[in-house]
Amino acid sequence: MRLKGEQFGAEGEEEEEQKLVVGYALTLKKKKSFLQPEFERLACKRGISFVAIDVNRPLSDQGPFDIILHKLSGKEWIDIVEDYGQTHPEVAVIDPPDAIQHVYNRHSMLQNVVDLNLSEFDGRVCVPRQMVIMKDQLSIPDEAAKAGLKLPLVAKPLLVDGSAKSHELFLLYDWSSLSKLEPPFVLQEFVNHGGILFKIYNVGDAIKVVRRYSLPNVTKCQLADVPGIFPFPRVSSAAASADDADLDPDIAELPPLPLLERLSKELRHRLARSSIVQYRYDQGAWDKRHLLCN
Ligand SMILES: Nc1ncnc2c1ncn2[C@@H]1O[C@H](COP(=O)(O)OP(=O)(O)OP(=O)(O)O)[C@@H](O)[C@H]1O
Ligand SMILES: O=P(O)(O)O[C@H]1[C@H](O)[C@H](O)[C@H](OP(=O)(O)O)[C@@H](OP(=O)(O)O)[C@@H]1O
Repeated sequence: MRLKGEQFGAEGEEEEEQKLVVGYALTLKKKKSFLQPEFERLACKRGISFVAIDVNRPLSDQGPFDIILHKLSGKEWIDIVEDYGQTHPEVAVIDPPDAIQHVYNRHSMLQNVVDLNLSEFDGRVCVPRQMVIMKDQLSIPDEAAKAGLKLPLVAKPLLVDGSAKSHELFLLYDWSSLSKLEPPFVLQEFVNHGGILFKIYNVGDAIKVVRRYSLPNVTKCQLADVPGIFPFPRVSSAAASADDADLDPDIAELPPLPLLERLSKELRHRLARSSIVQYRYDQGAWDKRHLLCN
């Protein structure tokens, strides 16, 4: 598709003819973190323009678009995007609503990894043991013990809707702290992993791996001495980059690329969308190459 009219971008830079128009529907916070001016300039040089979608007007009256890029929730918006996708099959919707339902829930989002069989690879890819707490049950410690969960535990909001609240995670050192949490949430075994996490971004065949600082290991005596519950939101965000850190090679060794390529391909196939998966080496595991996705 070609857009008529002026080419725009940095002064005097060669601009490719407009090739793609991306209509975006993002929260203000997401627009600020995603559509950085430098990124928009680079896209423009590549012939890609970003146009804000007015969610208060019919989507079909706007555009024309080649791509719809959105990260809004709510049934009304999802219905609008689904209808638009059906009436405009030539427009790519990122991501298709039915492909992102899995990742709105911290239990279902890992199910695709649990079902994977990558045993032919050197090492294994697993997920931490976890259980979903839907209401304030006094029997949680017994239920958790049956599920093989031991303290310390990580408590995470069950639903992931992009809100700050959905990133409010807690580290639990004792069972009595459970009463301070508001169901529904996921209780996940805390896995020592040397305080370094690998974040793998995958779009199509492209894979990018970054290292991030993470929670430090919890020792047995800490577990005995430290009571209570500790919040730790966004501990491994972009600001916690460990890419240039001088790290113990054992901890910083990147997961084998063939494994990441196969995992990303499998997840892309199952989720029908791009993926961000976080791994870390499980230092308590039988084998250093035991990767955990969380
Ligand atoms: N089971 C676990 N064992 C040890 N550390 C964990 C576990 N689960 C999460 N963490 C730590 O908590 C951090 C955040 O976990 P998670 O990615 O589940 O939450 P999040 O809010 O979605 O994070 P983000 O938005 O950065 O992806 C991880 O980067 C890791 O440092
Ligand atoms: O480590 P990054 O910056 O990639 O972490 C992302 C995170 O993976 C999610 O994409 C967050 O989006 P939401 O789930 O919608 O909150 C990003 O949050 P944002 O507020 O920065 O858009 C994290 O940056």
